[in-house]
Amino acid sequence: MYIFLGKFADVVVAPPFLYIDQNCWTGKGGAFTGEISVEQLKDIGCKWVILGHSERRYVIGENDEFIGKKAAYALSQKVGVIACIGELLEEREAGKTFDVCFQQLKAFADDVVIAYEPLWAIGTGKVPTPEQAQEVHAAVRDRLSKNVSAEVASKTRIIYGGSVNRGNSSNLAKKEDIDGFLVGGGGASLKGPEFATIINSVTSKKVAA
Ligand SMILES: O=C(CO)COP(=O)(O)O
Repeated sequence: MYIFLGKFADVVVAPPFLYIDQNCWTGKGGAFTGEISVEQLKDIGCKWVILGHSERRYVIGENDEFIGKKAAYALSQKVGVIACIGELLEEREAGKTFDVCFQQLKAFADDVVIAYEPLWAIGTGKVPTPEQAQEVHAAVRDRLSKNVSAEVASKTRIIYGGSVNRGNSSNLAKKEDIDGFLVGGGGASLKGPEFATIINSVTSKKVAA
């Protein structure tokens, strides 16, 4: 199960495939055995889809073009898109974090929620410092401002994902450009009190703002 928390404490539950998929096909339904169309997601009341997750990119082999088609179609059908971007450890170490994230960002339109998920932090217990995460979030927002508009940049929710837990969510949430979290099903999203603490770290930020 994955759960995303938005700036205004929208809570989106994205359970595994059998219960509601977090993925969708690139266009209107058709003969694509094993895939789930946006129409089918809507049919069961699904309002969001997670696209571009690193597991889809690196395990299944989806590329930016394919992910971009999915995102465009989902948005055209009024299904919200949580668009994942993030670098590999070796890309970070080579100083390519921004390049990778900006490249992945190109696949998405301007009305998505962006989830920055460095691959080295997903399910590993390793978390960027709040400053490291903020640096990428701020760069992504700046990129949106330059390439789309200042208005879009300020209204886009940029959430962080990768080993978020009750111990680190509050310091991450305090950073200006971290608007919420994508919390994995390996741990924190399945533990009620821990999950509530993570939600509260986002809502307290809003109250304090
Ligand atoms: O994106 C995520 C899972 O796919 C984040 O997972 P974790 O919170 O378990 O690191």
